[in-house]
Amino acid sequence: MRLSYNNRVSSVRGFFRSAVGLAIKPGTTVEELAPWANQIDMALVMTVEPGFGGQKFMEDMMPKVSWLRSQFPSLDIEVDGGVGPDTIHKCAEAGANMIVSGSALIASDDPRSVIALLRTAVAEAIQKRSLDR
Ligand SMILES: O=C(CO)[C@H](O)[C@H](O)COP(=O)(O)O
Repeated sequence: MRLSYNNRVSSVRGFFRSAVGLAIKPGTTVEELAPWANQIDMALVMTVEPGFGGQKFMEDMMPKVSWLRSQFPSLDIEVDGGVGPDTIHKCAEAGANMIVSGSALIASDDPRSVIALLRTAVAEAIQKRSLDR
C-alpha cells in the first residue's frame, strides 16, 4: 500500500491489524520517511530499483540506513536488493537488522550456509552496536 500524507499510520495499522512498514525507493530521500519513523514498525530501504531480483546492490543507499539507525535505535530497518555474502557486512554495519535476499540464495549450492552467514553478520553487528553504546 502506498502511504500518502493523507493517510495516517495508525489508520493503516488499525485497518490491517498488523505492524506497519514504510519503504523508500533509491530516489526517495530518508528525510521524506523521517516524519513517519516514530509511528512505524519497520523502514525498508531499497538498495535496488523495485521490480525484480538480480540487480546490483547500491552501496550509496547505506547512508540512509546509518542515519535511520542513529536517529531511531530501536526501529526495524530492512534492506532489499542485491544483498548477499558480498554486501551483507555493509548493510549490517550501517544498521540494518532485517534483510531480503533472493539471487544470492538461489545461486548458491548451499543456501542454508548463506542464510547462516547473513544472519551471523547481522547479529554480530547488532552485538557490536550494543557494546559500543
Ligand atoms: O524484488 C526485489 C526488488 O523489487 C528484490 O530485490 C528481490 O526480491 C531480492 O532479490 P535480489 O536479492 O536478487 O536483489
